[in-house]
Amino acid sequence: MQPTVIAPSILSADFARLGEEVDNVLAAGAEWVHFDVMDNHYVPNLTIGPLVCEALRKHGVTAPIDVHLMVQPVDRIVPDFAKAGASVISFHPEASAHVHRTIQLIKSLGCQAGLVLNPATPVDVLDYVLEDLDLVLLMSVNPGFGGQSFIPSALDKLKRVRGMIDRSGKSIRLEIDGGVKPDNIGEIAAAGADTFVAGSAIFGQRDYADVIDRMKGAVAAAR
Ligand SMILES: O=C(CO)[C@@H](O)[C@H](O)COP(=O)(O)O
Ligand SMILES: [Fe+2]
Repeated sequence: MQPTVIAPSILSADFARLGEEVDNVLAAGAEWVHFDVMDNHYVPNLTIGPLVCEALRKHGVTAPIDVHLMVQPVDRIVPDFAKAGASVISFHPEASAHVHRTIQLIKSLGCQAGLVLNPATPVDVLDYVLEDLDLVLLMSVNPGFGGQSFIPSALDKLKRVRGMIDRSGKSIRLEIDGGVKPDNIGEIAAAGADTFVAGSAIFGQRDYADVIDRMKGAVAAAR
């Protein structure tokens, strides 16, 4: 299993002070920045694009930026995010006409590639592409909004995908996104996740270091 990564979702940050918010969560111990891109087409919400990613890099953010694309079509926007400084680019298979091609496109631009499975998306979609991926992202809420409740069936899915990754023998991260909090992150880690997105649980607290410490403590205890 890969070392633990906490990736605060900036969807729940104060956008009027975005650079400062990102600096603060990184100083508080977060390893990555989770960057939710919504297009009001694939999901019923509209957020941020490559310009904001580029602005964070210009602001001085050097941590990995984990771009979660909830857009359809996918391929057209991938080069813009690679140019803007994305580190990992993940997309939903339902939003790409050619999943294998999109993975190769992301990698050809020097980024790591991730595939995102919605709560009702079967794991079989990984069968022929798992070994090409750097990351599998399991959604534990339906995509489109922060602050939703964790869907419990994600735990069984994590265990299944953990088994698939371990059998592949490859260094592939297993990320979970949606409703992750200090009080459920332990069982999520025990089910096999190594990379944890949390938006409202972190940005909803005043003391980012305290909540990130409690999350890391619960993950370490569960591992
Ligand atoms: O991709 C998404 C939602 O579509 C997420 O990254 C959320 O932003 C996570 O927010 P919380 O559930 O942790 O509040
Ligand atoms: Fe996300």
